[in-house]
Amino acid sequence: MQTSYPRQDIKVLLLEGVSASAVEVFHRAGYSQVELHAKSLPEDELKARIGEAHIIGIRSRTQLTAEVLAQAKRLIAVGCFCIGTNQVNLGAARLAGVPVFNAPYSNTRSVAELVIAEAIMLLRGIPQKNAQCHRGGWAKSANGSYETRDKVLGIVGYGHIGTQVGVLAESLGMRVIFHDIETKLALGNARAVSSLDELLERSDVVTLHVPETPATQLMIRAEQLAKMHAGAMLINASRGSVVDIEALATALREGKLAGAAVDVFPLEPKGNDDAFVSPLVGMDNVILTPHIGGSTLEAQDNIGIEVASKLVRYSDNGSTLSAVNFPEVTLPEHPHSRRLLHIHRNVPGTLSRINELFSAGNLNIDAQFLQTDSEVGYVVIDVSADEAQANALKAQMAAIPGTLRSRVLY
Ligand SMILES: NC(=O)c1ccc[n+]([C@@H]2O[C@H](COP(=O)([O-])OP(=O)(O)OC[C@H]3O[C@@H](n4cnc5c(N)ncnc54)[C@H](O)[C@@H]3O)[C@@H](O)[C@H]2O)c1
Ligand SMILES: O=C(O)[C@H](O)COP(=O)(O)O
Repeated sequence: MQTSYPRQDIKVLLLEGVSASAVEVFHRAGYSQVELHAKSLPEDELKARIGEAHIIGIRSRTQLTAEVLAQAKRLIAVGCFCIGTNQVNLGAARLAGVPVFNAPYSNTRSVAELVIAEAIMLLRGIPQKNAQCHRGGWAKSANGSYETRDKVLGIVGYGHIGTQVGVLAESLGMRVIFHDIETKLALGNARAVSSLDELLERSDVVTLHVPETPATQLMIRAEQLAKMHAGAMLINASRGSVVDIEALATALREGKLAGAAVDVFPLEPKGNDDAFVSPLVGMDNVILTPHIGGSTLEAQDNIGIEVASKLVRYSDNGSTLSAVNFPEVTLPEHPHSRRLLHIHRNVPGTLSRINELFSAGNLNIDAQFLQTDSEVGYVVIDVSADEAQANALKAQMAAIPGTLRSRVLY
């Protein structure tokens, strides 16, 4: 379908080393202006560059705050080429009429595999033994080394990643317990516990798989670490904001915890050339990884395809299916119609105002789909009209009070 705004004029800006598979998807769909950056951009540059972009693709590092989004005058959509979307002010994007898409499952398995590997390494005391050998030491001993079999793995956040971790852990013979704010179907022999405290008290290894939300902010502090039993271990591959890192360093230094594996940090370097600073640096019993839980070639390749395809579908036909901040609308194409999009504040009467414009122009609506959430309404309308009529309608719709965006797609 020929789009009203030519695809070759749409500027796609991809940051943070988004996979080349995404570029391929855009190119194949006719989007030739795709710019790929290996790093996130400093805020000033980001504000300048987002002003030119129609589509922006980021990973977990780039902060799309309300101030940054306010510069994004041409932006039609955001792609988070990862699971987490906490780095985007989703409300501000919604009120700017900009849907945000992500890849909710494509790196799940990669994170789960890393966590299982870390649980095995921590239970065997490998981080310390590895560090000693590197220094020319030799500490052959079974002290502090355990099998995973029969150990209790406590999973906080039993969602996509948490459940995968649980399934893999059970295949090793671990006993799995979990805590979640939602009622969840327990897979295999996993058991829900009644509270976070109970989970902390009972687990040999605690692994965190919650999103960043106000409720998960510093969810694990000194008080929670004190509830874990002596010699237990903590794995955090969720978000750096979930754990009080100073309290964790203290618990490790004092021997309360036997080890930890940490992939995410309150402050992460912007790119690979920047220095990494953390109170955990230099601790032999800690596995430190640079936020690579989801960084496998398989995951990045799949994420590139998944998110780029969602962005192309939205840009080409207006489908917001699986957007994380927007009413979900998808309509089959009606080949002989023109398609108009209207995004508005959800105030009563907007749809009837739109429909009045169509009846006043004596134009037949071939299909129409409206979805609303508490703040925003999104309607896709297929109409039998010529190009001039469609453009006139778009201008009239744009004048309706509360309009956030209106477009003629084709
Ligand atoms: N290290 C990495 O590279 C990496 C990769 C992927 C995802 N992540 C992080 O992992 C998080 C989890 O991913 P997922 O795909 O499993 O998400 P998910 O949404 O499928 O699961 C999250 C679970 O946490 C639960 N939860 C939310 N708030 C909670 C609370 N206060 N207490 C207990 N449970 C709570 C939810 O109900 C849900 O079941 C992501 O949000 C992302 O931040 C990190
Ligand atoms: O949210 C995610 O998927 C992870 O934190 C991975 O983020 P990344 O793409 O920046 O590695």
